Amino acid sequence: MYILKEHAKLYWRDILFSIIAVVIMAGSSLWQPRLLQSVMQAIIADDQDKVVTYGIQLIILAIIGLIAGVINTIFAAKVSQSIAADVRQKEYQQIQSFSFANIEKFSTGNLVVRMTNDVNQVQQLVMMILQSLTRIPILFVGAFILALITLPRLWWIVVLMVVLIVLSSQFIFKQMGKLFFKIQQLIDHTNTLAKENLQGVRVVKSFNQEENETKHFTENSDELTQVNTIIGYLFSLMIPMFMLISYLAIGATVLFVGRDVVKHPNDLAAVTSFISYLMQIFFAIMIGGMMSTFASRGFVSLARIKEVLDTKPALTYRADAPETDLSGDVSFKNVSFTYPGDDEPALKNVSFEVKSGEMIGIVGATGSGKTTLAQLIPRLYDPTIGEVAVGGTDLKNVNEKSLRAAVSFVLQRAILFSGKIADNLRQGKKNASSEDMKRAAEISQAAEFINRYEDGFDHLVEERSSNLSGGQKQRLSIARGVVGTPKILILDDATSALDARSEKLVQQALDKELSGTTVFIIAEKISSVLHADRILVLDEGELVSMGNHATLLKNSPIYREIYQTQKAKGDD
Ligand SMILES: Nc1ncnc2c1ncn2[C@@H]1O[C@H](COP(=O)(O)OP(=O)(O)OP(=O)(O)O)[C@@H](O)[C@H]1O
Repeated sequence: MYILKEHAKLYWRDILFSIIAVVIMAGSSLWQPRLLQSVMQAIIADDQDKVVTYGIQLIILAIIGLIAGVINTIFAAKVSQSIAADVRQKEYQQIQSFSFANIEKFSTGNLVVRMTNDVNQVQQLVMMILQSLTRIPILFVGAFILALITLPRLWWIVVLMVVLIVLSSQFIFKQMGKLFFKIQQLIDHTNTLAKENLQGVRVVKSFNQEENETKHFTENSDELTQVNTIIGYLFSLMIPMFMLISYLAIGATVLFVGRDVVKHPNDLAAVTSFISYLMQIFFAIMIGGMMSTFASRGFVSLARIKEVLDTKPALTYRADAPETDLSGDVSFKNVSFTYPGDDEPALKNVSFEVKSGEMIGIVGATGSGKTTLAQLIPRLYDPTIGEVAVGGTDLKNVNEKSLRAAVSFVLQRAILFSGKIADNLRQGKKNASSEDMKRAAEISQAAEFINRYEDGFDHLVEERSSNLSGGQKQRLSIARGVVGTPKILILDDATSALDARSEKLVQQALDKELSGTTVFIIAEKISSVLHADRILVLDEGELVSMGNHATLLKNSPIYREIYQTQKAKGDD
């Protein structure tokens, strides 16, 4: 709730207008039956002048109520949209500050739902609070008091009706509240399923998994339908039940007024007004109950958003760390790392030092910890034990901007953004000139296909880079990595989709053009790192050997084994 309070402060004027309008609207609804009673009395007394006067007052009151209603809706919509936009932005900003560990904890699909569906729920909640939740208590209390004033001797009908409706609605709304919570969970799951399926559509199709995926999705969707249907049943049960209670109350009123009409002739004019108040009480309880059920859905969303906003980034940078020009030296001192939630460490007591400008290969079997080691250099995670330093500074004391400027990480999976090729490259260097981009494209061997486009670097990368081949994506991804001439470049299996010739050309160009840059090349194939100054050999998270190709062939049985196996398979 504090999120709402915090944002509501900014819009207090609009909120005030909306509340004043709501009070006027409720007041007008409450006064109408009183006027109606006066009209009835005038009709019974055959006083035409009064009938006209009260009739006109009735119309004016209705118009005032209508105008107040419109004003309330305008301000409530303005406040709810503004608060939703603020919350969305704040959430987005917070997610940007998240580390990998934070994002993995929530999952991307879940974060998307929290930023879209949950924010919409909060928007509706604010709208509801400013419209119904303020009006309903005024209507209920007002109609209750006025009903008692109108026909005091029938107080017991009012009380009995309220008790019956409150008891039955409490039961139904409690059931609904639980179901709404379940719906939220199911929507989350449905979104994650749809997202995974659409993102992996090629895998789904190539492995003929459409049927399985559809079955899985349908099961979830069916459950969602089932829960929605139960809510529908509850609604369909609730409305007639409430109607029955209110009609019984009306019936009892007519019966008791009719029976004593001779004793209390004035009650004849009051009966319409009394019934109107009964109906207002009835609607206030019913709409109030329904709204609070919907509101509970909004509060669930609010809690989910709060969870995101309250999550401390797993990794923070020191605000007082000065911005410096970091060199390409890298050192690992007794580094061990365990992924959050894992029992086994992915890296065990790894130590090594690399000097600026060295080219370092990292090899090892699948799952041996190569990517994990590389991820510690740009500080995507902090080591669990030990210290990683770049340019001689422990990463825990480094300035974030300086680190980002020094290290460039080209990921195993090339991810590009929709927009121009140039926009993608400028993510590597904000103000990259066309010369910078040309040079980067030459190094990454992307120039050969970019030059074929009439619009060159202005050529559009479509959504999910669907108009580029795997190799083209990797080349652009490498170009983005080298465009800013980083001090440290990490290529995580980044040339796997390139043919042997292109891979060799990329490495030669890196050697020549980025001779001052420390380059880490993670590779499955030893042939990709043969020419590296040194090669780190990882085995089950341990750094088992380090040296150049010739030394390792001589001294490292694991390296020799990998090399010979690959040679036998003809990987070279
Ligand atoms: N995000 C993660 N959460 C939990 N465990 C992880 C995560 N990423 C990797 N691991 C585990 O850490 C270990 C090392 O993984 P890593 O990706 O570093 O290996 P790798 O040598 O790069 O493998 P590959 O050559 O297949 O890319 C593996 O056991 C893997 O299952």
